[in-house]
Amino acid sequence: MSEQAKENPILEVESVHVAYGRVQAVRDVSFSVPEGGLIALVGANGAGKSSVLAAVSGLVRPGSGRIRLEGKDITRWPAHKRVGAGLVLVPEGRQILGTLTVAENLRLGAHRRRRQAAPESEMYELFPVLAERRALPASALSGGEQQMLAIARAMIARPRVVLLDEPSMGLAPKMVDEVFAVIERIRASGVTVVLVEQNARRALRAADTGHVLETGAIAHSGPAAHLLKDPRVVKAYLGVE
Ligand SMILES: Nc1ncnc2c1ncn2[C@@H]1O[C@H](COP(=O)(O)OP(=O)(O)OP(=O)(O)O)[C@@H](O)[C@H]1O
Repeated sequence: MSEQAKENPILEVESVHVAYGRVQAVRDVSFSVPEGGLIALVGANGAGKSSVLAAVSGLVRPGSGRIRLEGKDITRWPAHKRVGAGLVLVPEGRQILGTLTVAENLRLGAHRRRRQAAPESEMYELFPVLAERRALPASALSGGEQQMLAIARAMIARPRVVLLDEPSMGLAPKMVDEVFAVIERIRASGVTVVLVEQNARRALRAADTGHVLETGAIAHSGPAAHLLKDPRVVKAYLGVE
């Protein structure tokens, strides 16, 4: 990573708090992501990982704190404006439209950022499994294929930053490998990635930097390679292989 990238983070999250009524889901979370970086947010169920992504993507309004994209304060921007600026979420549970075909789902993704959108054919090169199935209803795809479609639907918008919420959830080990291979390719193409995962070991292996969330707050942060060896992190989140 260049020195310049370190000095100019593409995304900054500063002292963000998120509450749902009385439930304080995110407490004073701060981190920054260098352009082209891949950071992992890991932690137990309910630790607040999805809520951080919801705040960053504009699906929930933080109670306090700031979110900046390329130095611009986007804390009060609506979600669609963030998509327009190149900040795209792939939500947990995929949320593809089952009755629409694979191609139609992709077109929906392109529509969200029409001027910058990639041609569909580019997505079929990146995700060959979708090319073969382009005319099928999305509901006919396997779980792993649906996850690929959800990622492709985000990528067709040519995002600058992609937020991935639990992309490997519920997938067979072979599909988990494929999803992580796709994440590596996205990263190699220069797109910045924020990866939320239950599969902490796998996510930290893919990431440069990791943040471990515990009951809404960051408990450990650092280079992913260090976290993978940190006895506190190993004991609580990684276990024996
Ligand atoms: N819409 C909501 N309304 C009320 N409470 C919520 C809502 N969404 C999340 N929470 C609560 O906020 C806390 C953090 O949840 P969040 O989904 O962000 O955690 P997570 O780390 O992503 O967990 P998971 O992996 O289970 O999604 C939890 O206590 C959860 O029950």
